Amino acid sequence: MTEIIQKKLNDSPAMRWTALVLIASMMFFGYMFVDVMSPIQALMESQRGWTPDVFGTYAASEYIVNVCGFLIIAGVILDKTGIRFTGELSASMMLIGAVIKFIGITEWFQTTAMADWLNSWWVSMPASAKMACFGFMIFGCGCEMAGTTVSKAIAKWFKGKEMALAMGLEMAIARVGVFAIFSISPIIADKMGSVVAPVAFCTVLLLIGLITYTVFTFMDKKLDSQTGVTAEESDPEEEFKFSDLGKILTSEAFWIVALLCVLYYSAIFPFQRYGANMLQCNLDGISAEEASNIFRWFPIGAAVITPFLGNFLDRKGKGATMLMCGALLLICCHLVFAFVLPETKSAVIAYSTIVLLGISFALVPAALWPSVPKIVDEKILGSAYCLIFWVQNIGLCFVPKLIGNILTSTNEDNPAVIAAKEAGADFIPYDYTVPLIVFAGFGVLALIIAIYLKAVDKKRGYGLELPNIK
Ligand SMILES: NCCCC[C@H](NC(=O)[C@@H](N)CCCCN)C(=O)O
Repeated sequence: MTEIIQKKLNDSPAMRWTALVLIASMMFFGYMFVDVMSPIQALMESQRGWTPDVFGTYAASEYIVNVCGFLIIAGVILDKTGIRFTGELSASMMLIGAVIKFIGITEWFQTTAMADWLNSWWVSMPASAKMACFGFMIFGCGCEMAGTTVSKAIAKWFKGKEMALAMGLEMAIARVGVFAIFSISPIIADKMGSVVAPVAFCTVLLLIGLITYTVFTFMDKKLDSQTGVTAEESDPEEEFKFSDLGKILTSEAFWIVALLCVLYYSAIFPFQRYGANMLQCNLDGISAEEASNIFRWFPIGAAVITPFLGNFLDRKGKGATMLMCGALLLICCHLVFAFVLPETKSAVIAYSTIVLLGISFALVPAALWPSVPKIVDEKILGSAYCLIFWVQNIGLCFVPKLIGNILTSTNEDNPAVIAAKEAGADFIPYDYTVPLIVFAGFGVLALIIAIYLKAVDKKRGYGLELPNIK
């Protein structure tokens, strides 16, 4: 008798990598939108009156609804309804949020009665900023929900295969998106003579992201039909229950990973906002543009290295060790920025530390996200990812403000800063030592947790040090 073994869609490398490209495109466009305004802050100030303080509020608005609990709901939605519905919902929320933000900053909107009303209260925030914040809140909910959906989708399509490589590639593609938008946003704004054009451009890209994810949902439906997963056939035992949330929140491994995540990322994403300025303050006579050019190597370096580390993790394992090395590198880099760079003012040290920080930013994400399916059940994976993002978003929302306050208060008596402010200079030579020590402190705590995670893994046998490919 001949046995017919039906190949599933994700058994075909071409199919599963096509699925990855479709999923990753949505995140690529999402990450582009997140940073579309970052390189045109000066233009936003001159064209729409957004002061640095307004920018700070705008940046925090991305996370605020998530921190207030949206991500917990998102996890339940993801585990209850699956990756197809949640992905479509998140892509649509990103698009709707982007459209609101686009409308809010248009010339036309500033002339409306609604803008007059928005300008009549909390007057330090222009109407355009209030609308942009509202849009960015909706976008932020969609983007974070999409981030977790994508992780769950990759875990489903690449389980027992190149899972870490696929997750690494997805993150690498997203980082290239950040690099790309930092380069093209000012060009588009300059060519079109308006800050609205780059936002419009990225909004259209988000629509394309929604389309690519829709194509993926057809592939995923086909995969489910091959594996016999249909709504009618699903086993009630395997279904997500609300009590599962309690199981996650009382799991020690979950808290170790969540704390490691918030501490590590709090020393990365908030630092990214100050990095270029920190370099300009520590290297004599370089312009803001030159400093940005050095700093740009940080995400792009991480993008290049992450897939290689993902591949290493798939074949050789050593995930927990990678987390420890990444945290250790992070500490060294922030300490070099704090103590060595101001003394030497050496561009070579600046470049090499940026590259090392890029390696750290590749090591930790490449090992962290593929570890989650090893410590939690597949049916609660979506909630676990969302709860980790929730804890992480609390850090991402408040740490930039904390660092901003520390920077201001530790420079109150700095003569160079006082003189520059009195002279009305464009460039204020801040001393970044204390904020950098705080970032290094986050790294120290992350390192301690990573060491503890390795010990727990050894005791409980989660397999974090084992390869993914079976
Ligand atoms: N499938 C994505 C895995 C997470 C990647 C991770 N992103 C995050 O942690 C986001 N919650 C925060 C992104 C903030 C961007 N402004 C990453 O390493 O990018």
